[in-house]
Amino acid sequence: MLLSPTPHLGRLFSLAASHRGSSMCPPFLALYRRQPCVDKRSFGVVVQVRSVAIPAESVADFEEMAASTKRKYYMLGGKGGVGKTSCAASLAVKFANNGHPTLVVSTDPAHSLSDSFAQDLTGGTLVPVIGVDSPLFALEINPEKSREEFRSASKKSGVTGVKDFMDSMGLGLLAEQLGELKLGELLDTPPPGLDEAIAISKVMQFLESEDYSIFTRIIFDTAPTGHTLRLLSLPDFLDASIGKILKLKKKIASATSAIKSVFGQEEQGEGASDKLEQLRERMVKVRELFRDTESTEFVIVTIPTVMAISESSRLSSSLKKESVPVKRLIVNQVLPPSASDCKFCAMKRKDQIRALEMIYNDPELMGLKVIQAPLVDVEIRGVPALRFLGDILWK
Ligand SMILES: Nc1ncnc2c1ncn2[C@@H]1O[C@H](COP(=O)(O)OP(=O)(O)OP(=O)(O)O)[C@@H](O)[C@H]1O
Repeated sequence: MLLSPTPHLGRLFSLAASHRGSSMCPPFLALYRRQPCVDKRSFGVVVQVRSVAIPAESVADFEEMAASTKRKYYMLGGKGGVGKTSCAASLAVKFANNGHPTLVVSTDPAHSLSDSFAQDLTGGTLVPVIGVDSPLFALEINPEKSREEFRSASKKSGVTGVKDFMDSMGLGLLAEQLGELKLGELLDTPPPGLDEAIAISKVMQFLESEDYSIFTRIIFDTAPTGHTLRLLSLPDFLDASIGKILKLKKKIASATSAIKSVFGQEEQGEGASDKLEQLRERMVKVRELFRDTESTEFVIVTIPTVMAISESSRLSSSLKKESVPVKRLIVNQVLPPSASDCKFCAMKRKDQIRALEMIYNDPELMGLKVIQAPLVDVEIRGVPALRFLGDILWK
């Protein structure tokens, strides 16, 4: 069942109607009709770019993105405030309206899924989104709350408290594995990267748990660049760290067994090491998932400013180094075409053209499929507005 247009969307439509025919900074709806989805081929219609465009490798259109029933993961990331959540939510709505049970997950500590859908999706559990054709659920991973709970749980009852808490977050197996190692003291202080570890444990759940098996599309609304890069490199880091711990454990084990043999005590089994090996294998699985071109795609979202595009270039380069598949670059909030700009808009447009030119001259970005989304005159909120944005972005 689809929601009827909200009063908010009604305002968008009436604004569009009232501005039609005006030559000054026309509102977005009219412009969408005149200049719908803008990709590299039609890019020159909006802004004149001097450089020669290098053709992007063939990138799946939405029909292909929706074609397979095999599960697919999409991660949307970029600089803070560029529109990651709006783009991620619009993709989730589009998949759900095309028959895919979809899950949209926010790993950004400053969640805005609830704001974007204009529904309360808080609580850190799966919450259904109302107003779409197929099941669409949202999950806001709440690292701040988790960290607090982590601290108080560990203070209250040591390892057991931590274990209970981790169980409740679906991190039971991890807790068990760590518990075996008697790392309770370490767990008292939330380690750096806990937010990312929580997000990764969720990815493991998606891979392994029956509860999530219905979802054929999983969209990640990721945190700003630095956080996301840590998230993507964490499985590698953990893999390496676990390797080191295992080596250290073996050394300690041989030292302890020497002491124990002196005092005539029995030698302990290798249970903990086995579990660590298991954890390592699971990390490898997550790492492989992030790099699997068949099932995963990272979409960079940016805006036409020099700062945002420079950051996107660095992000693209880091993703390539991590071998994470990236094919598309969404340039959001591009000034729509106008017959006659006001002074402010003319300046802004010039600035945006300069920034947009950078994309086609940037070795890290020039091979990506560029999708432009216009700057609209009101906030994009609620399912109908997201559906509207989705129809522009995902074609
Ligand atoms: N094309 C657009 N035109 C107008 N407003 C937009 C557009 N895209 C996004 N916005 C607005 O910009 C604001 C920020 O968008 P959004 O929350 O999607 O960005 P974000 O990158 O996820 O931000 P954060 O990094 O803070 O999570 C929101 O108010 C959203 O409605």
